[in-house]
Amino acid sequence: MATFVDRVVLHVAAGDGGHGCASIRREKFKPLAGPDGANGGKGGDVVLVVDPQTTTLLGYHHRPYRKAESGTQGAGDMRAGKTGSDLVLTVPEGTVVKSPDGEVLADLVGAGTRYIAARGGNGGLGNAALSSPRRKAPGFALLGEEGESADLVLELKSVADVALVGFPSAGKSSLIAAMSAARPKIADYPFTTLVPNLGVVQAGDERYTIADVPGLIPGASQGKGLGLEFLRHIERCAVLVHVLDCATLEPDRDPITDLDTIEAELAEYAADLSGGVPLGERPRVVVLNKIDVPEARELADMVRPDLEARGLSVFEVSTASHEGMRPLSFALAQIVAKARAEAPMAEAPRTVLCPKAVDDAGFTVMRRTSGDGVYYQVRGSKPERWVRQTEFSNDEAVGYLADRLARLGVEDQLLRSGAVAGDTVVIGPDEGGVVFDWEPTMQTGAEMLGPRGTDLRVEEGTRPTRVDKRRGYHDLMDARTATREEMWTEREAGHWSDPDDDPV
Ligand SMILES: Nc1nc2c(ncn2[C@@H]2O[C@H](COP(=O)(O)OP(=O)(O)OP(=O)(O)O)[C@@H](O)[C@H]2O)c(=O)[nH]1
Ligand SMILES: [Mg+2]
Repeated sequence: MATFVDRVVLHVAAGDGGHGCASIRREKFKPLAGPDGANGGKGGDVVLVVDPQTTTLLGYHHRPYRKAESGTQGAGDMRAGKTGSDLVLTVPEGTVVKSPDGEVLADLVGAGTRYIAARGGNGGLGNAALSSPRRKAPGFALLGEEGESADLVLELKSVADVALVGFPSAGKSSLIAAMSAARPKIADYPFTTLVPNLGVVQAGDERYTIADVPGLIPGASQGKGLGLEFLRHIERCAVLVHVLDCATLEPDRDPITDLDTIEAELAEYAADLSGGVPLGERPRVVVLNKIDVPEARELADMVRPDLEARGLSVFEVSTASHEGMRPLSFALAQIVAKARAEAPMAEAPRTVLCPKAVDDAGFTVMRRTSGDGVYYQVRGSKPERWVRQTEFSNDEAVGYLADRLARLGVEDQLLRSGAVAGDTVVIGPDEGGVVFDWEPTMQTGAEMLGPRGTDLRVEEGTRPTRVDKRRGYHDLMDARTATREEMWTEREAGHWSDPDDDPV
């Protein structure tokens, strides 16, 4: 039996950015020739792409965790990290992407439509990129950012050409089995079919897909039975086929009443739909099934004129004896071909981008209270990103972060909110944020010390020459002599006490 998975939960993670590199170029006679640490590579994105060759989500059912390649670290000698390649996941036409809360993120129709499900992290800057005239040789680099990750629910609204609808046990699955190579479960109890079955029918030169949905009962559009959950599969079909059971033994059912009941349910359901050809206007075909049973054949012959009077094409078939199957499959092929010809030209592939909150500039500082007392929480995409880029074991990198935060105004805002040195500051969400004991850099006068990351050794001319060294030596000697002379004068003046003297 062909397995057909129409709903999967997919966990995607984009690649992480590679870390930047802190390195100093070495040349002969010039061992400290400036920063040459390159940037890390960007992590790969996870992209969903509609591929006509893909027909099921089964692959994601079996392997629901997917991760794109990470960027590699930058290296010295300006060798940039390698960019991680994107992970392209093919999905069938008609895949709807939802968040776990049921919010529709994208509805993927049309071959080549792309959806960026998770963005790769940016690579960290190397110390070469961080250097500037004010900061000639930073002794640190930025860390690569983590790639985004997301839990997605993928649902397939089959884009079958033909959809079969009917009461439970009308013989829908039997019809698919008789027309195609699909082997769905068939049994004489209602609701045998729990998920839609899909079959491919070859009729002459024409090839089309056919899907059934679990049986519909009165109230299906309100969620009775299994109907509602699966009605989405018929939203996109070109042709609706009513499978009517002519051999049912239930007293209050006959083909015409069944047809009206199902139509009423479809009309109810269709009221909630938007877009596409309205369900009510799509071509319909009526199949009177089980005519191998003599009473059923009689009944079928009886109702046929009524149905035809409504303008419906009627086919009498038996999925058991295969009587009437060929005319049905060719007639459906014809209707499908006509619908395809009328369908609007396939649109050029569209790129659906991952919707993103655009609030890059701002940040907020909140005074919060928890069990242990008061703390200050800083939220904002920039400060949070900067924190993620910081290697906390490197003091210079931490200092650079402090400078960046001060420049953005976070420091001022903290002061204004009443924070004092030693208070707890959390940058980021309550869970996963980075906790600091706040030391205002403004008060320690860090800005007076000159631009951070200036490695004096690299400054041209600051390395002592031989003359400098000699002068230094003389200075030192002079100083020692001076001290010694001073000591002697003091001792003679009696200020300098002898250790042997008893202090009383
Ligand atoms: N005699 C006869 N029985 C049939 C025919 N087609 C289907 N059946 C029987 O009808 C019963 C129901 O068939 P299914 O194909 O499972 O019906 P269904 O519409 O898919 O039912 P659900 O999946 O429960 O909605 C089975 O016992 C079949 O053997 C037919 O042409 N003649
Ligand atoms: Mg069935």
